[in-house]
Amino acid sequence: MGEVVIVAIGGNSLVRENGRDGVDDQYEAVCETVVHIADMVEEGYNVVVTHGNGPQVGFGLRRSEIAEKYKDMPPVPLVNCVADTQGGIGYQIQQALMNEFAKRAINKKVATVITQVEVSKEDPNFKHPTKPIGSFFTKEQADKMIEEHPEWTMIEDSGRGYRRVVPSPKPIDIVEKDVIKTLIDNNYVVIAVGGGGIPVVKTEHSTYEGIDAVIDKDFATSLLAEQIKAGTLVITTGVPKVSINFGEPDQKELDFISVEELRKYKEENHFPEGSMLPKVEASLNFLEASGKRVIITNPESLKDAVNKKSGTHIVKQ
Ligand SMILES: Nc1ncnc2c1ncn2[C@@H]1O[C@H](COP(=O)(O)OP(=O)(O)O)[C@@H](O)[C@H]1O
Ligand SMILES: NC(=O)OP(=O)(O)O
Repeated sequence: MGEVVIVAIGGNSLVRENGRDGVDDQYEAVCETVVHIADMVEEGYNVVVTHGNGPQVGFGLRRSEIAEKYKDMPPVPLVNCVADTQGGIGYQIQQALMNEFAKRAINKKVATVITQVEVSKEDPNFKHPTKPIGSFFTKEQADKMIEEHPEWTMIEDSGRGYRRVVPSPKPIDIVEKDVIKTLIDNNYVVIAVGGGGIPVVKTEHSTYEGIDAVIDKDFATSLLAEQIKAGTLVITTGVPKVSINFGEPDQKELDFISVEELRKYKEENHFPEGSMLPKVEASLNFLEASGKRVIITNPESLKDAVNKKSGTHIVKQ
């Protein structure tokens, strides 16, 4: 069996029109992304797919809030909005991959696993929201939104505009890890931990219950990679490479870098919270645990990146 490679698809990379995209537009973006995943499968990699949901879970929560405002419908809790995005995006990736495999006569089955991810109720991140969700707003729009919704917290997101943020506890355990491993061992391309996984806490009776939050999919993906012993973690996002001095005149893209160098750049604050920082921290966690290499790139560079011709590669010395 080929090397197990986990590929994380960024939620923003599936949205182009800042909240104006329809379901069909997202499916189109999914179809473009799966072409590159199928290329990797054709090359013999044993691929596991995870995905984000930052924009989508924000759209879902907003729909629920607007419906509630007009007293039409009871609200959908955030944890259920996460579950909805996991099913909705998972369905699109699953169908697009199956169709792409059929077109190329690739002998692989596909399954999406509804994945719960355990977090701690005591996680300090519940008191300090950092996970950007939903649309991007201008400063004027953001000020107006805060006036209308004083309970919201909004932040500036990497020079792209203002976004609402929600709590993002750190993942402790992937509840369905054994099911995921069994499917991988049985020739399935598995789609798992969608949207970072559905956040759950363990009760004193050892049962699980959902909790309102959005787990960062990069942290959940790196934990899954560790738990199923994947060698390579690939994080796809909106840029082909990670940069230092991002957005500045002296911006510099990184090609091959060591764990030590990446840690140094992180300490020098080159990576903003809520966008590039979680990817960098998730990469460091994975490499410091069991991982061999991490690649950060955009979906269209996937095939070149795994063949070391593109992307940012973080390697152990
Ligand atoms: N140092 C950096 N290097 C590259 N991109 C950066 C950096 N800092 C911020 N970014 C921005 O962060 C984005 C990735 O974060 P985000 O869009 O939130 O992730 P996701 O693709 O998982 O949804 C990139 O597309 C880029 O616009
Ligand atoms: N849940 C999550 O991390 O989503 P994004 O990758 O879309 O930010």
